[in-house]
Amino acid sequence: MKFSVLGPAGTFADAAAKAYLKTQPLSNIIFDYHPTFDQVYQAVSGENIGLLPLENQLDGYVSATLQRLQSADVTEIGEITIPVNFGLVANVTDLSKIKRIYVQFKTEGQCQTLLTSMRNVQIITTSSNMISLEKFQAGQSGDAAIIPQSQMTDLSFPLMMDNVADQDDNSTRFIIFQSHPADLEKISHEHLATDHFKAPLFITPAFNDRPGTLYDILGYFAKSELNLVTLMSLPVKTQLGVYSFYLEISGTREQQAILFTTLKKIAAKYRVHSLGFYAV
Ligand SMILES: O=C(O)C(=O)C[C@]1(C(=O)O)C=C[C@@H](O)C=C1
Repeated sequence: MKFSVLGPAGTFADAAAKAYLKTQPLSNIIFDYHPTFDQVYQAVSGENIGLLPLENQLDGYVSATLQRLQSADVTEIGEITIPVNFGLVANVTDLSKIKRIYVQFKTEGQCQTLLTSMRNVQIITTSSNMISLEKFQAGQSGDAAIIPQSQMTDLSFPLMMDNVADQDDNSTRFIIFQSHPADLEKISHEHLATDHFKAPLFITPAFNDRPGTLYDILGYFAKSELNLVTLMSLPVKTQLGVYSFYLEISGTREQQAILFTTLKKIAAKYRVHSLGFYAV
């Protein structure tokens, strides 16, 4: 089975995929690395699996992933959260001599204290932390990069700073998915042998400028005593000011049936785009 992740090897996505495999009995895994998350998404087909970042403790939701999930025919099969920290490498001896720094797009929001303390530095955004390292290694004098802290031990450069994230306590949650749609009717007949599940989904009201629309949607979960753990709104893009809601519902083994009864009731009134349900 192919496991598509952000590469090259050594990214947090790679570490997350390996951490996920420790929790799951999947065998014959072949890692399939891609330079962007978009290419990771495109690479997953059939029974193969892929991994995308969903949320970071310091920088919040990964908008590109949510936008992708909004219209994607995918089924999430699990999630994994790993600790995340960064190191700085530079080929000059002093921070003030850095002219250009390579930083992955989501990393930038997690290392604001360092980045805003640097004056007259050009920030070059990359798609992967290991690509930041590669670009730095192929670069010129005055270059620097922010890279996964785990890579620091094997490297030697004139300037190296450990733990440069805005706080040491930091983590990123990733989702693991397959490329077939999560059909609500079909998955409602499945039963997960787990004490706790999570169900991610999008709900899109036909008109959301009516008073009480969100209150109405949330009421279904409140009445069923299903725990809402995430609520985000995303533009539907066809019209300014129209949004769909991304929700994650969690529940216990006994609540699996009530989840589907509730979602079917909601689907009679609103557009429900299920992304599956999985054990947590
Ligand atoms: O570039 C990497 O190492 C990644 O795995 C990507 C990614 C992300 O996009 O969220 C993963 C974890 C960190 O939050 C920073 C970057």
